[in-house]
Amino acid sequence: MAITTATERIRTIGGRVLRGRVAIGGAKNAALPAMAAALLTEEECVLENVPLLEDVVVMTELLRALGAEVDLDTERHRVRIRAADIESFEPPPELVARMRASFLVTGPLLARFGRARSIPPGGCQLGSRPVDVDLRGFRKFGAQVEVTESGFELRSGRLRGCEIYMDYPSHTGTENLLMAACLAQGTTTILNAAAEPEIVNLGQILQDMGARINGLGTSRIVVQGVDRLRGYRASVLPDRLEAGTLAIAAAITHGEVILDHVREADMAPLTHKLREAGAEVWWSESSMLVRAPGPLYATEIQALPFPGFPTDLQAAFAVLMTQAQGRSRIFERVFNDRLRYTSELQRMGARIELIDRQQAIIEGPVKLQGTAVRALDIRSGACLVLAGLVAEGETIVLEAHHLRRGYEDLVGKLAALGADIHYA
Ligand SMILES: CC(=O)N[C@H]1[C@@H](OP(=O)(O)OP(=O)(O)OC[C@H]2O[C@@H](n3ccc(=O)[nH]c3=O)[C@H](O)[C@@H]2O)O[C@H](CO)[C@@H](O)[C@@H]1O
Ligand SMILES: C=C(OP(=O)(O)O)C(=O)O
Repeated sequence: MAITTATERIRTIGGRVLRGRVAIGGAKNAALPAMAAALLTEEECVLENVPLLEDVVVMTELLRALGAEVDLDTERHRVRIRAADIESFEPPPELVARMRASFLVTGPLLARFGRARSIPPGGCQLGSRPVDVDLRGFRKFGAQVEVTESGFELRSGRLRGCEIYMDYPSHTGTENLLMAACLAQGTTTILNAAAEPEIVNLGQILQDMGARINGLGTSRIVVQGVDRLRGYRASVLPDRLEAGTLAIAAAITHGEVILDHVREADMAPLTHKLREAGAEVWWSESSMLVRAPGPLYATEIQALPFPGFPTDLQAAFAVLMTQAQGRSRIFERVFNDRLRYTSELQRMGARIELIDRQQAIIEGPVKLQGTAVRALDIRSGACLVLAGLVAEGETIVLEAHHLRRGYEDLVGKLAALGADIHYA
């Protein structure tokens, strides 16, 4: 698997009803921190259920550039990492610029080797995305943090356990500080921590490595530092965002789809909103059935940290709102510029009024019209693909390479459920 740079397009002819069964893969946002955590030990770490995504390839190359041995087995969806001999403490800027999770190597490097250097991380352009929470936390641990022209220079002796109050429950910030705390001397308490399932997954992997952590999944995480960590053998949790995208696809096409390998608790925010909008959701162990035989109704979503509605499904849910009867409302409370995709939906005929950069009103139902639209990032790309499923005629999603960062074969999975969709 190589990193793609070519501009790709996805073509869809709308109007097909999705039916069938699909297996959900491992979560990108859980696989990436788990890979970074391998830097905390010289022992081998083995991660299963790894999704084959561009971001996973980027993390593979980034860890190799630091000196780790990394074997990504694409047949088995498995990665083996051994970070015995680290040669560099500076991940290559061109890789750091590609995704937010690249910054997750700084916490482990600082905790184990006492040094790290990085440019600010890249990722989807969703408004302001600082790493202040991480830097303030590193300083609390006793590290020297120098902000240079190109980025950040971090140095420390052994980190000292401390109490950290996070001004915002940053997702990757919590992960970075949690990993660092595992090797700090003494007790660290992280207050106002984020509680996303991917963070809990990381915490459980760290526990498997010998870390002593309490309070995972709550806003108060307490870590008793240890002198060393061992390797792990773990599995990536199912991707609630892939599952959510396909669940919304089933609802808007008035189809009936079973999603296998999904965790009910992780899907609760979406399940509530789908039901409120008139879709049916049934659970049987780790399978989720979604069907929408009748009309869809207007609803409101507020994107918030977990267990709030996931911001990464906000754009996909907007497509459902275009198909729902009445006036729906979106309030994006996590990022300050994550509604830019609405202008692409408007080009397809969606009736959307932007109140400001974080609020939109959507009137439905509207028959969307296929046309050429542009993916701006991973989730806006998925949103436009979904819009194409219900649009009249042909939709071409330009710059569809963004989707490969976060979805393993979304096009193939939708086609297997009956969509008329292919790469062009
Ligand atoms: C790789 C990964 O896991 N990415 C996810 C992660 O991004 P990410 O970790 O970037 O999300 P954060 O929780 O850090 O950011 C959310 C909000 O917090 C603010 N903030 C963040 C850090 C900081 O120091 N100060 C501050 O104010 C940001 O400006 C933003 O408005 O969580 C997001 C929210 O669930 C998801 O959309 C991303 O898919
Ligand atoms: C925002 C995302 O990724 P990143 O944090 O890398 O930009 C995402 O997965 O939707």
